[in-house]
Amino acid sequence: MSELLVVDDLTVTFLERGKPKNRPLRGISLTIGEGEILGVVGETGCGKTLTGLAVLGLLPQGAQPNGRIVLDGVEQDFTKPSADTRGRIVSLVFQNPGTAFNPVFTIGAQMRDVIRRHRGLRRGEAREHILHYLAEVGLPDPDRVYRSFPHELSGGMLQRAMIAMALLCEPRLLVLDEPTTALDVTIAKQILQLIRRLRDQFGFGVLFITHNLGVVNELCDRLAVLYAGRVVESGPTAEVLQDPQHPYTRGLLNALPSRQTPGSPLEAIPGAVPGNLLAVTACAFADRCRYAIAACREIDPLLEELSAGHGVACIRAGEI
Ligand SMILES: Nc1ncnc2c1ncn2[C@@H]1O[C@H](COP(=O)(O)OP(=O)(O)OP(=O)(O)O)[C@@H](O)[C@H]1O
Repeated sequence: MSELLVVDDLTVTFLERGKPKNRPLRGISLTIGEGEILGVVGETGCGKTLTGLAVLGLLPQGAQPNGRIVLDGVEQDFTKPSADTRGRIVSLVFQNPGTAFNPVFTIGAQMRDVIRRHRGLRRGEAREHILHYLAEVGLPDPDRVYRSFPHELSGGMLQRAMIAMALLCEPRLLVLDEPTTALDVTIAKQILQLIRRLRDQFGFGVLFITHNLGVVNELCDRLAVLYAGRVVESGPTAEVLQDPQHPYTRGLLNALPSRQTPGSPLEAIPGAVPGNLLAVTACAFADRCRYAIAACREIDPLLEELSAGHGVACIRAGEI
């Protein structure tokens, strides 16, 4: 499988008056192959969204990236993020479809804007193209959706329209940031099935951002577990979930309600993520880790392959 996306040792530092204030990404490395769905999972603030934004060249002001991002063989220039790359190679779907669309324009007008900007199609051609994709995402009456304002559609329909908008320029990679979090369970399941069907049909790769391991299990070919701005474990989904090697991955899995004994208190990972990651020089998980030894407070472990395609950033991996 050839690599569609390579993120290599990506750091993001926020500056204040020219001085580093925080470093929420501390050397993220991951890859996505053609047609592959990679789940990026971790608790709030671990850097999932920033990773997605960096891939899209959409980091917020004050963010200073370092490292390499290679999209479809092309090294991205952090100093000149290309709007053409977004949309043509990579496209984004947000968490909350209700706020992602502009409430004062019809769905059709907003989608036309995207397609005309990137493809230069005329109005009639653009309309045909849009109706085609609205049908592809399973919307029963594409013509009505095209003429609707966002408030006239349900959350599930809006998320389908959002996915159709992301597909308009036929991207090679989709970045989906918690696309089912705002939806009820049944609709969320339908959206996951839709993503898988479209991936099978069009062959794009997917960077799927979520905090939900159940969703990862259902959808993703591989997963990358983030903790404090670094990938601490990555590999094939079934392998990592059945035989997690990083203590943090084990903690996340043990905290799942489905793994708890009914009536007993929920198991949680003790402690909290370090607030400012600039000062981290050892394992960022050591203070919360039941397996930590003295060396864990001195060494900042990098992701190393434990078996083919299964990487772990823990000096005790393989022995615990
Ligand atoms: N504009 C910003 N300015 C300063 N720091 C920021 C900014 N955006 C993000 N951060 C920092 O980066 C960290 C990671 O943010 P990110 O949004 O990637 O987390 P996340 O894993 O996606 O969390 P969530 O699941 O809550 O969306 C945050 O905890 C915050 O400290």
